Amino acid sequence: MSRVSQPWPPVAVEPAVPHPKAPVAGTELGVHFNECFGCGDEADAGLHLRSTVGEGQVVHSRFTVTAAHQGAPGLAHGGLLACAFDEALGSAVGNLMRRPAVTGKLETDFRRPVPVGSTLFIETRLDGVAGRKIYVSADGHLDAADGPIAVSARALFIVVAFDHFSTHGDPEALEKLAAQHEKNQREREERGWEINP
Ligand SMILES: CCCCCCCCCCCCCCCC(=O)SCCNC(=O)CCNC(=O)[C@H](O)C(C)(C)COP(=O)(O)OP(=O)(O)OC[C@H]1O[C@@H](n2cnc3c(N)ncnc32)[C@H](O)[C@@H]1OP(=O)(O)O
Repeated sequence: MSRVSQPWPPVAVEPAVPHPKAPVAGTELGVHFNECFGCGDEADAGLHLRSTVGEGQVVHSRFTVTAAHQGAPGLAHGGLLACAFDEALGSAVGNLMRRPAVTGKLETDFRRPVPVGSTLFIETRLDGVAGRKIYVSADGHLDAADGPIAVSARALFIVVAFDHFSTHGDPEALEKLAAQHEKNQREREERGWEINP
């Protein structure tokens, strides 16, 4: 029996066209928020996921499972693996489309156990756009980019206005985030990158 029972994307979509100023293939994507559980340097027990833009509409992410991520002894917790995919998929949407978006729906298929100490190589694709809805999917390969698929995921991200974050989020943390983005921007300028969003 197939694990994916519904067609994907589930609605008619237009091709997802990356923003003209989207980072080019080979670009290492920075941390989008230091306290982010998915990628932040200040989230000690976090996933510390790192991503690089690939060829086409693809982002390659990787994270190493530590003892802090266990469910059963020696094995990654499924919810944490779902978190890694939320981060990887969201990073692909945010960086390639350069539109603020939040996860509306996230589905995961767990195909193989993921042991502590292993690294998951996640390849995310943009699958299409329907109005504010952006469909993305990903496969997580165990211990190598071409390793066996341990987890697959599909998600719907919904484009929101920036005030989604100021209305519902933490204003102090948003200020820190703005400061970090300014710092990133300065560093990119110093490296001669084009930084206009
Ligand atoms: C800018 C530059 C960036 C630079 C680079 C940044 C990098 C950045 C990296 C970030 C990496 C972090 C990645 C983690 C991302 C999170 O984890 S985000 C946190 C988790 N998600 C949330 O908290 C979202 C909570 N939910 C909500 O706020 C609201 O429900 C939503 C999602 C905004 C939607 O509400 P709404 O705006 O009122 O819209 P609504 O009409 O309900 O839905 C819009 C459409 O989506 C459909 N829809 C909504 N939800 C669903 C669903 N669950 N299933 C199916 N359809 C749905 C609706 O049916 C509707 O369809 P249409 O009628 O248009 O056909």
